[in-house]
Amino acid sequence: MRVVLTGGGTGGHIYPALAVAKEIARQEPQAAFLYIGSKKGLEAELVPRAGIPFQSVEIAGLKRKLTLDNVKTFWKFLRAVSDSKKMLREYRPDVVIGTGGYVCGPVVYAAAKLGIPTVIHEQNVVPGLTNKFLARYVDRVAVSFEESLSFFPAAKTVLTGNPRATEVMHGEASAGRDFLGVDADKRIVLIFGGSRGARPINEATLAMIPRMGEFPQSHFVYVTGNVHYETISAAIKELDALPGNLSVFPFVHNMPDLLAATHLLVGRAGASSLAEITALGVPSILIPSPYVTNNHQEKNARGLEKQGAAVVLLENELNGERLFKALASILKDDERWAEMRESSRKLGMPQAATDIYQVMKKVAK
Ligand SMILES: CC(=O)N[C@H]1[C@@H](OP(=O)(O)OP(=O)(O)OC[C@H]2O[C@@H](n3ccc(=O)[nH]c3=O)[C@H](O)[C@@H]2O)O[C@H](CO)[C@@H](O)[C@@H]1O
Repeated sequence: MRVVLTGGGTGGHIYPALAVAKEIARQEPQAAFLYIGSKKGLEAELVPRAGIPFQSVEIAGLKRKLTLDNVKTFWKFLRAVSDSKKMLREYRPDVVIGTGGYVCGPVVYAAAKLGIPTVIHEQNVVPGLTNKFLARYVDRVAVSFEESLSFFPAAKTVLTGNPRATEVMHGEASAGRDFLGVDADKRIVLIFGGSRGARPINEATLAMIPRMGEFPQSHFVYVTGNVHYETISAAIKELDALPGNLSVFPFVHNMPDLLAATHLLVGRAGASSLAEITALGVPSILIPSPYVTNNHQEKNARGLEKQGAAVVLLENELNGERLFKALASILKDDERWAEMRESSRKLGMPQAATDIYQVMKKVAK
């Protein structure tokens, strides 16, 4: 199968596409891939790193209000459609899969217009603008939550889950620990604010660092996000005493291994992250980003909270003290942790990538 993948902007849209590619490669070692993304998105770095050929189209996001910028965006869209058509004619894929983010728009639209079979994947409960627009042109829509089915035409929509869930099941806890240099008797607490880091989570974590020593059985892995790393490292250096149970990184590229070794996650409530932790049954403290469309991260987070898999802290109530208390309520209560683990695992859909591969195979030429 020759496959074009597209999706981008943030990790939450890129990693699912890469997870689909990995699953296809496992099932069909001769499969070939091309990823079409934007030069400005995180995909320009992550895709070549994953060893997949990358080409780019230029695209800008639509503003929700009618502005002059939107007229420019429209022209850019048409140009991106025409550029995408050229790339697609040259590559001749059997199927195109889009996993959300603006860049999917022109690529998947162009494919549909050329008569190439198309599939889109939606990670969130409430679909993004791009996937809503594309739904009428594509052959199949794969969704991650039952609640999303109603947003798309019933005849072409299937519930699969998020392919990152499958990907993390291939992670190896021992590799994650070796990478960190942390012994098996330590409980890993992973802190990260989505694929780009989040300032409020960083501030609360920073305020909490002096108290990490109160959890001697735990090792904290704090991923700041690339753009925040310098400021945070400088602030950490200013602290009077550094706890011995802390590692700090700007970004990690081996999340499946790290997550497999993780005891508790502190993070945003991006849909891909949640699919990963529920597949593995990792309990979490979630601080949903309030800056996303329709406040969808809070909806994602409340879903886990309702089932007892997560504790939700809203950003406006977050500080070092509250974060510490939430951590203590789980790290110092093994029974509660075990219950959360079970509840989390019940929500997981670890077969997602395999299901999406089947959907793609069915529609492929
Ligand atoms: C601000 C914004 O628009 N966020 C959206 C974006 O989030 P964002 O890109 O932050 O998304 P997610 O939390 O869903 O996914 C992050 C992905 O990056 C990976 N990762 C993260 C940090 C790191 O150092 N290394 C690494 O590999 C995670 O394992 C995960 O696979 O897409 C999600 C869809 O999936 C949406 O639900 C989010 O609302």
